[in-house]
Amino acid sequence: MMSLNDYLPVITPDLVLDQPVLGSWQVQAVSERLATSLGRPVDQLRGRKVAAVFPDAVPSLADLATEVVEQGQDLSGIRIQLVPRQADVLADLQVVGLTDDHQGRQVVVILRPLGDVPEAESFHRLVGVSAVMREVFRKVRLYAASDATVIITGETGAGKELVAHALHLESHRRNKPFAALNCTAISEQLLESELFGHERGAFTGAVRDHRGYFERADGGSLFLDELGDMPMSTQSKLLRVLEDGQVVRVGSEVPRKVDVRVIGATNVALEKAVANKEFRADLYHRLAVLRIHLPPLRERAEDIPLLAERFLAQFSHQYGKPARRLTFEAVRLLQSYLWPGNVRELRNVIERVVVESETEAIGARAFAEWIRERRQFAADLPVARPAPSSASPLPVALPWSGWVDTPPHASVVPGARGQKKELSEEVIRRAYAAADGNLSAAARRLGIHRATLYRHLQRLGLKRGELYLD
Ligand SMILES: Nc1ncnc2c1ncn2[C@@H]1O[C@H](COP(=O)(O)OP(=O)(O)OP(=O)(O)O)[C@@H](O)[C@H]1O
Repeated sequence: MMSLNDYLPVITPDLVLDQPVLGSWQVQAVSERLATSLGRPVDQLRGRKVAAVFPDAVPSLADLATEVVEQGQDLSGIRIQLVPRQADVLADLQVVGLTDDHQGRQVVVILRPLGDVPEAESFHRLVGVSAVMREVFRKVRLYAASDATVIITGETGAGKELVAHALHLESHRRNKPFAALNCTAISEQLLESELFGHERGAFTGAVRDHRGYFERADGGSLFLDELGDMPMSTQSKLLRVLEDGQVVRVGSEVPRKVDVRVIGATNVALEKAVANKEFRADLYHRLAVLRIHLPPLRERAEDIPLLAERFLAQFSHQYGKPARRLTFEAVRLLQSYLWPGNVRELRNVIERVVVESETEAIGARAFAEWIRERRQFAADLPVARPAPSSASPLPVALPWSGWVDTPPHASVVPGARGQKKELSEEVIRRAYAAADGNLSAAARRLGIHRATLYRHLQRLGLKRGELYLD
């Protein structure tokens, strides 16, 4: 049997603030957690004016609540000091709607510690807090100790080159060169001369001796991108270099010793290429000693807020603009999009909105346009699920899910009050998979209570054991 607690919201907001018509903001509800940290019983705080409870808050909580209501836009990640001499915290404020008498306004506040930056936030230049990215970081550390070749798989723009670079920086080769060569879109002859070098006169146009990437990366690491596109004959030569540790420049017969760790990347399944006889099986076995798979961005929505923050800061700085921030809804929209171009696409869209932005807060609308354009551009691209500002709130992982889960009111976005979510089977399956089969965690990801998730399962005729995606 379920206990009463099972029916309570997944997490209570720290504060619910009320503003009666023409009145000042008051504390309608406060979490135990906040009351304890203030050293005051909940009863002493409830019903009191915000300005009296937090007289020294900087910026003023009442001002922030007014701003949220007047702008009609949520605020997220506002750095605030609630009590003098206490550490700053980050506040997310959301408009809930009208007070019970339908006259005043209500806002919820969720607080999270500033130091709540998960350990694995940044690894060299890689940002990621999701379990899958932590696993990538773990493998990079593990594999960095060896000299064996590594294959990094993942869709375009997922960050394969950054991972390769991180591998290099973690290894004993870090003070030696890191060279990167894309094996696509250059002719076989050029590719071979880039890889192995050539001697003067080796072919028309070879007017001087040329050191290839293997020689240039000597002592360091060589990253070969789009390995699957390498012509078969070049593959044979690459295999020989890997086996002998020697390169022979095109047009020469003199072998030169090289000490290079090769890191390959592919966005096509090499196994398939081997089966189709487009990739040499012996090279495949030689290369794929160690493998790191980078999942697409849509499978790690928890990383999106951090990545977005990183790119916002970077481009605001680059374009000499004051710091920009995303509204809560914008972040949710970004988390709902399927990102066919992965992190690269996210980076590009953030650059564009920073350039176009005239206000400090960037809202969901700025991104909606991008997503619409992409759909027009390629009809078969994955499309965004409906934006949170539209009728149905987004059933996707919420930002900052590492610490604060969705508040019970998160589904109550302006204009959507009282509307019920009808989660699709796919969304539920995704959440279940992302939560590693833990139903409570899946419910939290979806921003609903576990009991509600059970209801959805019943509605869809799904059993727990059938939830994993094929
Ligand atoms: N986890 C991450 N943290 C920060 N930036 C990232 C991350 N992943 C990717 N990027 C950025 O996204 C862009 C694309 O990354 P990268 O070039 O490494 O992808 P890729 O998988 O090698 O792409 P391709 O297959 O098209 O060569 C780069 O600007 C990179 O800095």
